Amino acid sequence: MTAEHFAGPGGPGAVPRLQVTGVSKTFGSNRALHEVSLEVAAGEIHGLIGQNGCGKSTLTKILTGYHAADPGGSILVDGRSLRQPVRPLDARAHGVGVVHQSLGLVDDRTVVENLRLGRFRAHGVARHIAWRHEREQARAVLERLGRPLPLQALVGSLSEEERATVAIARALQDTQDGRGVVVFDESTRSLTRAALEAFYAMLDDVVATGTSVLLISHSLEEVLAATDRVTVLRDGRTVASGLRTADLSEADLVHALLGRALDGAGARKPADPDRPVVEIRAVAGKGVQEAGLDIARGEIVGVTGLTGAGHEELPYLLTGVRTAEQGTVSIDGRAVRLAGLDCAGAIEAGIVLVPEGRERQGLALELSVSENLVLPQRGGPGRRALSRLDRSQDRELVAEWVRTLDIRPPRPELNVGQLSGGNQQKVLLAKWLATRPQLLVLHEPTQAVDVGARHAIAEAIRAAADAGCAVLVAGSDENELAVLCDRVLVFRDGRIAEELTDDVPAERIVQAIYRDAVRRPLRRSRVPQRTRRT
Ligand SMILES: Nc1ncnc2c1ncn2[C@@H]1O[C@H](COP(=O)(O)OP(=O)(O)OP(=O)(O)O)[C@@H](O)[C@H]1O
Repeated sequence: MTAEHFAGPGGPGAVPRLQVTGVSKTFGSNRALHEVSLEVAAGEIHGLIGQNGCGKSTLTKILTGYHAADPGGSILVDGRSLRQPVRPLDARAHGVGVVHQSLGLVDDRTVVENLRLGRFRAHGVARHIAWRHEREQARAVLERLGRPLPLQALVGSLSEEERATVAIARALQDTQDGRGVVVFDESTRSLTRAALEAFYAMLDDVVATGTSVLLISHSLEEVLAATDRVTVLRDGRTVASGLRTADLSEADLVHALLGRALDGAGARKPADPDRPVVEIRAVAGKGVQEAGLDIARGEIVGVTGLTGAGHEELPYLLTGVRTAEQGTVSIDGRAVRLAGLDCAGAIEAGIVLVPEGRERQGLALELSVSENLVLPQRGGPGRRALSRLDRSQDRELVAEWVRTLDIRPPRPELNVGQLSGGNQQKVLLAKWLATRPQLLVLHEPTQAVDVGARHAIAEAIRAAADAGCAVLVAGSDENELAVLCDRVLVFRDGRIAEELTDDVPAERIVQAIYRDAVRRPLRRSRVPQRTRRT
């Protein structure tokens, strides 16, 4: 596909808020960006999409001065050239603000501290922080966004919507009314559906100040609902620029992103109810009361519910990450008591967890892809020396998983920290699938991965089930559950309240989750051309 271009909402002749032209970036022998171009017009929310590892975060990091671009190329903000390599203070002075993945907030700090971190002004010989000044600045930016907040409240105590407000206001400080651009790098990943609605309303408010928005996202539903135009990167190149989202369907975006349509899921062997089951009994602990269920070998069971219903806690109680008050998991008749179980005990029993939040809970970022993949089998530092046969088996195993999950770049010697977010998620999944567990427990397994990789991950989970593993998937994405699961259990108030069997289409899952509540659309109306306050 050749790069396509459409005139932006700013109208012909209007100076774009952000104009990136011919920017490249090379890491060692890996060319992450090839002469990328991107134009964000005045008065718009612009989407940026692409497969895992296509260079979205690298571009953001070049804009903020974290990475230096290769020589050549230019970046203009409101028509003013941003000197390269970009210096962080210069990026701010030009009006480039960034909201990082999962909002990037420090929970045990106050609103004013989170807003002003990295900007504090110190005075006097003792270099005291001028708190009055900091509070004034914080108050001013919240007012600009039209959403005052208690400045001394701890961010961890705020509602999701308020936390999003802090993150957006922090980035907005780097822009002035009528200028600049705020980049959201997969910022909405941890927000619930209810908080998303408020989040999009805030994006409208940002654009109403005259500052534009660049929204990086893997959720095509979000891109269609929230953006005016979209630019698509593939393998580090711009393959479509400034497409009007009103003219596009999800299938169009998939095609632009992958360069092909998605294949349908292949048929799966039905689970064999006569084969021994995994029996989960009377599990109780944080957020869960007396949960019990059976999973046949080869079966994939989903657990879901509204936020706080208990389904998100179950994976951690079953795998020794969180201490359960009571409960057992029996595999082939051998019972494991959950009270007092730790992670090592769970792994020994064949129960493994692919957690949400890979950085904190799942991967050693400073170790290579190979080391991470073989860690559960071989142990960490201090393990016995490996024979030549062991090493060759490890190489085969690593090559197989890199291929199966299309881990990019396919270079097992790279540190996991050098991979893009979505590719890290694939390594995490592969690491535990490679142990050939008896019970595989997953929490939001396709979080942060692109639509193509989601497909590869679903296939790998199905293959594990077909090989005889019992699978439990906890998640909130009804489409993911509908594609993956044979059965779905819906939690309410810490208990399993409903079971959906046979065919479980996404609509049935949504109806069951929201039985007593109202599910609002992701966004009620899109206002393509916004009124500016200036
Ligand atoms: N610090 C680094 N050192 C070496 N290579 C890197 C580094 N950071 C990124 N890369 C490589 O650059 C390429 C682009 O990565 P980037 O994180 O920008 O992708 P992305 O589009 O943001 O992906 P995702 O959607 O998975 O977050 C990848 O091949 C990645 O491995």
